[in-house]
Amino acid sequence: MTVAEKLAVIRERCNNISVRAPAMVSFLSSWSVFIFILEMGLGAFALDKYTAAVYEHSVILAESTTEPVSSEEALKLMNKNMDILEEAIKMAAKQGAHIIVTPEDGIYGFSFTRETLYPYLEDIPDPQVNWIPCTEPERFGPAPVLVRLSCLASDNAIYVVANMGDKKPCNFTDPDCPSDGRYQYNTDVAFDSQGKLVARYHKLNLFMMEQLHFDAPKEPELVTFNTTFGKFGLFTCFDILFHDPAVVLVSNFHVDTIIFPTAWINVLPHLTAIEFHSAWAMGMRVNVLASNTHLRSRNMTGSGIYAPDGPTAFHYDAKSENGHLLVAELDSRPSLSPTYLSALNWSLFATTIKPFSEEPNFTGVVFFDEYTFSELTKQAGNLTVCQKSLCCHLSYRMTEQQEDERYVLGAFDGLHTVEGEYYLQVCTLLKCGSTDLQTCGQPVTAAYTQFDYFSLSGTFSTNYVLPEVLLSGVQLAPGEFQVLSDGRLVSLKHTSQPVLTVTLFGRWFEKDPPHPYTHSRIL
Ligand SMILES: CC(C)(CO)[C@@H](O)C(=O)NCCC(=O)NCCS
Repeated sequence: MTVAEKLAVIRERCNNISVRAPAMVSFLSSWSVFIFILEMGLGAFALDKYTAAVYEHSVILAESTTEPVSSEEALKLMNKNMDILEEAIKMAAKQGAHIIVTPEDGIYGFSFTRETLYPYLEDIPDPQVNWIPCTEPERFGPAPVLVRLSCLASDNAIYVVANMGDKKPCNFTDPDCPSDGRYQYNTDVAFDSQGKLVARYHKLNLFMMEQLHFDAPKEPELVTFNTTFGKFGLFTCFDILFHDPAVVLVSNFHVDTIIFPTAWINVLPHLTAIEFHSAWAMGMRVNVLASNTHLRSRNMTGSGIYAPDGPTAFHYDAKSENGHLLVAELDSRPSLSPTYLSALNWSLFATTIKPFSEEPNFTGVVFFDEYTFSELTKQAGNLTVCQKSLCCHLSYRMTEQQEDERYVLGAFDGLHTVEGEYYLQVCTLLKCGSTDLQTCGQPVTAAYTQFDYFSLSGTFSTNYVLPEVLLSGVQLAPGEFQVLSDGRLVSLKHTSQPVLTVTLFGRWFEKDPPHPYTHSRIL
C-alpha cells in the first residue's frame, strides 16, 4: 500500500467519522436534552419532606434451631413472618409512607448454628446487576424471600428494607473460606418502589453468639442509595457502637438518613434502644429509622423515627407481645434545616469554665464499668466530678426533692470490655437503684423526681458524643432539651416526667482496640 493509498483510507475513515459525526452530535444533544429534562423532572420531584415507617415485629421463632430443617420448612417459617410484614407494609403504604424498615432477624429469628441457619439463606446478588426479583424471579436461581420482598415493594409502591441471610460459596483457592465451603452473612436488603434491589449490606460488627453462624465481611461495606427524598445509608444493630461503617457513612458519605434494622437487647441506664438510637441521631446529626425486633423474653423492644433535633416517633412496650407500626414525617435533607447545628464543639463550655465545687466522691458500677460518682445532695446546685481526663459539670434544680430517691453525677473514662470492647467517655446524671448509694448505676425504670432545669457538659477528648435523656417509664423527652454549640446538654423546660437519666455518652474511637471487626470476640 502506497502512502497515498494509506492517506486515502485514513481520509475515508475520517470522512466516515465526519459523516457519522453530525448524527452522533445530534444523538448526543437529544440525549443531553433528555437528561436535562429528566434532571429538571427529578429536581421538581425532589421532596423536602418524606414519610417514613418502621415496624417493630414480634418475630415467630423456628421450633428447632439445633437440627437442620428442609428448605421447604425454612421457607414456611419465613413466609409466616413475611405474612405479618406484608400487613405492616400495606398499612404503611396506605398511610403514605415512602419507605418502610423491618427488623434484624425479623424473617427467621435467631439461635442457629452454621448448619441449621443454612436452609434459610439465599444467594443475594450485588445490586449492580439491576434486578427486579418480582419480574425476573428465576434470574439467579431460586430466591423466594427476595422475590416476595420485591413484589411487596412494587405492589405497594413503597421502598422496603428487610434483614435476611446471604450465602456465598467459596473454596480452597480462598485461604479464609470456612470449612463448610461458604460464607454466611447477616444482610440488609433494600428494594425501591418498583421492586428493584437497590442495596445489600453485610453486617460488620457481629454480636456475641452471632459469630457462631455468621461471617463478617473482610472489609467494611459502605452501602448507600439515592432517592428523591434524600440519600440513605445502611448498617445493622451492634454496628452502631463502632466507627466503621456507621460514622463513615455520615462523615464521608454525607447520608441524610440511616436505615437501622436491629435486634437490640435493652440495657439500662445508657443502652436502652430508644434512648441510645435517638441519641445517635442527635449526636451524629442524621435521621435514623430504627426498627427493633420485639421479643419480651429477651428484653427486645424499642423502635423509632429519629431526627437530629429529637425523636419524631418512638415505641417502647415491655408488656405485650405485639408488633407495632410507626409512621412519621421527616426532613429529606436535615442538614438544610434551620435548627441544624453545623459547628459544635462538645468540650467548649466544659473546658472554658472553672470547675464547680467538688463534693465527696465514691465509685459505683454501670454495666460493668467503674464510674466516679458525686451525689446531688441539695435541691439545686452546681457539681463537678472527674475521672482520668474527663470532668463533668452539672447545674440543676429539682422541682421537689424526694425523701426516698437519690441522684448522682457520674464520670467514666475507660475501655468497656463486656459484650464488646469500646472506649467510652461518659458524663451522666442518674437515679440510683435505691437510697443505698451502692445501687447507683443499676437499672431503674421508675422515678418521682422532676427537674425544673439541667445543664450537663464534659471535657470530652472526642467529638462523637450522644445526648441521652430518659424519663420515668423508659420514655423519651421530645422537644424538652437541646444541645448548644458549646457542647452543653440543656433542658428547654420543666421535664414532663420524672428523670431516670441525663447523659452525654462519648465514643472515643481512636482508643478502641484495633481490628479484627469481631469486637465481641467469643471464639
Ligand atoms: C446494648 C448491648 C450492645 C449491650 O451489650 C447489647 O445488649 C445489644 O443489644 N447488642 C446488639 C445486639 C445485636 O447485635 N443483636 C443482633 C443479634 S442477637
